Amino acid sequence: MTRRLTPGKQAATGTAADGAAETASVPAARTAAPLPAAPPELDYNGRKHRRAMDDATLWDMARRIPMALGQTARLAWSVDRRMAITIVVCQLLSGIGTAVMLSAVARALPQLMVSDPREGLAQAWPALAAAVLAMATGAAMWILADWATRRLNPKIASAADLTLVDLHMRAELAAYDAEGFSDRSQAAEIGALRAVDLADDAKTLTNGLIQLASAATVLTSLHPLLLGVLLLSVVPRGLGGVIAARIDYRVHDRTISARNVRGMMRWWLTTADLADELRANTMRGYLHFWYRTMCDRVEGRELEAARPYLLITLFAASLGGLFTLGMWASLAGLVLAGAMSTAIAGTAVVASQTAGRALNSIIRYGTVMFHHGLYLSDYHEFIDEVRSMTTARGTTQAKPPQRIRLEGASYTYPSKDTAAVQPITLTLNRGEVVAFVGENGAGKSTLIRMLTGLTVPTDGKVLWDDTDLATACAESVWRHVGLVPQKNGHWPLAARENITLGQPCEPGDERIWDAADRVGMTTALRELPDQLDTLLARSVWGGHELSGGQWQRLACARAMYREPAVLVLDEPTSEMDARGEHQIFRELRAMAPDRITVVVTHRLDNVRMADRVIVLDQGTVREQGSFDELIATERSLLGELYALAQDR
Ligand SMILES: Nc1ncnc2c1ncn2[C@@H]1O[C@H](COP(=O)(O)OP(=O)(O)OP(=O)(O)O)[C@@H](O)[C@H]1O
Repeated sequence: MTRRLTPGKQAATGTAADGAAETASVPAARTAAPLPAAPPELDYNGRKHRRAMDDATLWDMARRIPMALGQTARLAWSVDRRMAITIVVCQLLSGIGTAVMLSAVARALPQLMVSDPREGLAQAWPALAAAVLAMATGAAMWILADWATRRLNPKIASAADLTLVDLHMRAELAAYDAEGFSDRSQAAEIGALRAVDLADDAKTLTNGLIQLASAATVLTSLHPLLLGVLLLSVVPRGLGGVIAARIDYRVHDRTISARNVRGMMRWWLTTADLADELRANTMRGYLHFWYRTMCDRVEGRELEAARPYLLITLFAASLGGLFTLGMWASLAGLVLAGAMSTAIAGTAVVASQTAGRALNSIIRYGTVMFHHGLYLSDYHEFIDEVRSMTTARGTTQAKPPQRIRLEGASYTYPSKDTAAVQPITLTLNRGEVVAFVGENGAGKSTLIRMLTGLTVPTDGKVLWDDTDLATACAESVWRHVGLVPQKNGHWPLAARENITLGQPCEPGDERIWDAADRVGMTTALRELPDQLDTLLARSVWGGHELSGGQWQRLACARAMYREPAVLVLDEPTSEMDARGEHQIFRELRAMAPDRITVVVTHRLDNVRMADRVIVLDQGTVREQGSFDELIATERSLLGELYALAQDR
């Protein structure tokens, strides 16, 4: 099981760590003071191919290089065919350039080795000119391929990133609840980040392969034995590179959960949103300790891998060096035995130098591509997984409903055994304001998600008139919804966009000011430096910040601006002052005739304005009726909760 941190532990240990951090300027985790318990180990177990990785042979792993090259080629082809073709053509021409150059050198050397250098030069100059021309062509092709790669790389990176972000936004909400989702998402993100260098590394690797093939062809034509010896020097270094990459990936694999949770925590520790709470409640000490522990954990695992990494690289390099020595010895032996002329041996030296350089880049970039291949497979697996979980439910276009009906609808979260909402049968009618009431965890938000088609019931049906939401096009359903969720977005956009977000552009600002007026934000927005154009993002230069209640008013304005057929507000006024709250509920009543309005609130006085109150208890409808009826009913849950609210 993936273990999660328990907030209780943090709170309990906060004081000790605070002391440690406050009394010394050195980081808490490195003092001798008693330290709180370390955060639990997190295990990245959401991976499907982890076992496959562990069982993979070196051959399986080496196969990933062509796979990664194939994936890169497909990506490149999909973003810019012209540049992809340019790179391939340049690579081939550069390889041909090398072969021509080596053959020309092979032709020129025996001619140069005559006793009269003038005569030698006179004979060899056409071959030498061909060699120079071939080298220049190869270099020009390399530069052209480089230019094409620079154009391709950012496009590949953006395409990979866009795909990932878009799929997240289109995934069924249940996908987020799947075990290990955020770990897999993080691994895929690393894959997408690697896409920045993909084409460049693939180009260098293929160039190395083409150069090696050219050199090997020339070497074989000189003497077949030379090719065998050359290949022997390739194998150990290649294998060493693959094993070293595997070690690296294992470290990545073992630290991914710690890095993931550390990344999340980093946001919490550095965001201005939580800066007050963190300081005033003296949380810094423990949180510093926690963060330091996670850093140490990641660092420790990376350091553990350093020794085997060094050993394997040293071993492979020594073996490769020995074989290269063997090649020089074979050349010397062939010349001494009279089986090869000194001129041919000289050409072999030039060819082997070219092959050696090509080999180095193959090993270096083969390892890099192998690495990319591992991360890319994380990326592609995640993409496939989320693609199968996007909200593609059906093609029926939902219309603004006169009636929403739940027929035995229930919902069980993927990670839970018991249903958050038990089978419920219920009808909501247009023109009605319905309030959902109940204690924490009673299932109100879960029910709202089903009513609005955000989730499909795990059992039973939700019908908008005669349309079953399970088979309706989700976007067509949401077009008629206006939702103010418990946690709403403080979008780092202009004030105007914070109201119109999700709606098509319209000329003029009248409706925007109208929505602002409904929630009592006109004055506040008019006082902003650029009114509706003011950027609402404190962290950005020139940005402006709103108060908590003002953000909530803006979220209500956003939902009202949509003039939806189904208006749903989950604790819409929890941060508002009495005036704001009064205004919102008055507006809801005024807007009610044209829509189905659902309000969730713990402030029971607000419930009076509803036509019907539905009281939920442990996922079931415990009672429903008007506020006055339910309050008057003996031993009603609403009556009990209301009495508690009054008892101060
Ligand atoms: N994403 C989730 N994964 C698993 N369980 C969840 C998830 N969201 C909610 N639950 C569980 O479902 C139950 C109902 O939660 P829900 O959020 O619907 O309650 P609620 O009535 O809206 O509570 P509150 O008044 O606190 O907002 C709770 O037991 C909660 O722990």
